[in-house]
Amino acid sequence: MSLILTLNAGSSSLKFSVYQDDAVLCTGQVERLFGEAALLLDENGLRSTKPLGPVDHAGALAAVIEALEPVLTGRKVSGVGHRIVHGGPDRRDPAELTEETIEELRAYAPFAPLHQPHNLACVVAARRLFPDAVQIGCFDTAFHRSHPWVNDTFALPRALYDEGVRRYGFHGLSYDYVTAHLARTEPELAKSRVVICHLGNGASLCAVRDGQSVGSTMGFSALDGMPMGTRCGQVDPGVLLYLMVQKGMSPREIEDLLYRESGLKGLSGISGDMRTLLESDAPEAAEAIEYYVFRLSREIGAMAAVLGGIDGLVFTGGIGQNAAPIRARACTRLGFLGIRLDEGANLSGLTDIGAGEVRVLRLATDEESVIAGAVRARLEA
Ligand SMILES: Nc1ncnc2c1ncn2[C@@H]1O[C@H](COP(=O)(O)OP(=O)(O)O)[C@@H](O)[C@H]1O
Ligand SMILES: CC(=O)OP(=O)(O)O
Ligand SMILES: [Mg+2]
Repeated sequence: MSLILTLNAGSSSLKFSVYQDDAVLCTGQVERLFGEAALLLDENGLRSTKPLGPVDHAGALAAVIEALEPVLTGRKVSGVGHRIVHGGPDRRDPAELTEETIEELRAYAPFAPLHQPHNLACVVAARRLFPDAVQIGCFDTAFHRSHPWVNDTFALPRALYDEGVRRYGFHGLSYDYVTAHLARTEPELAKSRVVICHLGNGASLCAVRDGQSVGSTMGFSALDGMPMGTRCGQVDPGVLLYLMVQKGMSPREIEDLLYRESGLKGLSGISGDMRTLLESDAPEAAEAIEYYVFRLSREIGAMAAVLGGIDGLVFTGGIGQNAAPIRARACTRLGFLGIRLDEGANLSGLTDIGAGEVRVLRLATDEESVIAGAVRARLEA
């Protein structure tokens, strides 16, 4: 009996699944990395939670491998699929992760420091643990390679574009899943103008027409666009000059500030975790949430403009799927676009939560199924 394992290292989580053919044998994640991390495991419908303390990605990977031991022992793992956040300017398809490819992908680590090193650490560990399995990388950036040039470039001298300073866009595996899901379940909507909001610890929005990405809020790095758990989102580049020149901050200090100390964490001074902020009575938590929903409605408007209108709005990712008040507050400003929520449906956690002209959907993303599909295709080729 041969199996496929998927590993998806996000900025606050390590998600995994084990498949036998098309069936999920077990799935789960280590969530709240660096904080009160816990291993959540779902095996044959039986759910368990194991507190781990403040582990990092390496600690999470060790815990996942240990938890999977009883599932994998005595069975052959034929393929391991990995989420790789940055694939560079040309990758449109999944790729086999050879020694050479891994080295090439390391060059993108500076543009996704919260992800790429951890994605590649998973690859190195999996190659060691499952030396006979094929290792396949699936790239967050691949879905966006259909961007038109205007969404791909910045207004900088052209030579920088030519050397790769572009808006790559991320969360592509999630957008891939959502668009394929819509094509199956809502074929008319799938052909029209849809804005997908992937709101996890990282967050981005994607403008999709007929299943293709035509715009996204994330950019050259996984910093641009929406404010995130600990990342700033869009800022005036003049702020970076100020930090460097006036305040004498080093590149490393600025990287730390923008990636690890900003966003919801920086604004609230409490946490980058949306659940914690929604539970907090502190005015700073409320202000951080106010900024988040303000920027969310602004970015939905921007993506609707990219599409020349909007027929569907999809919320997904840990926050998009689970935080009803965030969805509700972002939508209150968007009545002018025909977006209105059915408050009861939104609160009850239904899928179809719109009450206006624009369809509004709440979906659980499934990046793992996209990764497993790519591994299966490679094994059957
Ligand atoms: N029930 C919930 N209500 C509000 N926010 C939630 C809920 N469940 C998860 N979240 C938030 O989702 C975010 C994590 O999203 P996720 O997509 O799992 O992260 P990652 O970007 O690491 O993949 C965290 O901010 C977390 O607080
Ligand atoms: C690209 C990105 O920010 O991913 P995640 O939301 O999983 O951290
Ligand atoms: Mg994620």
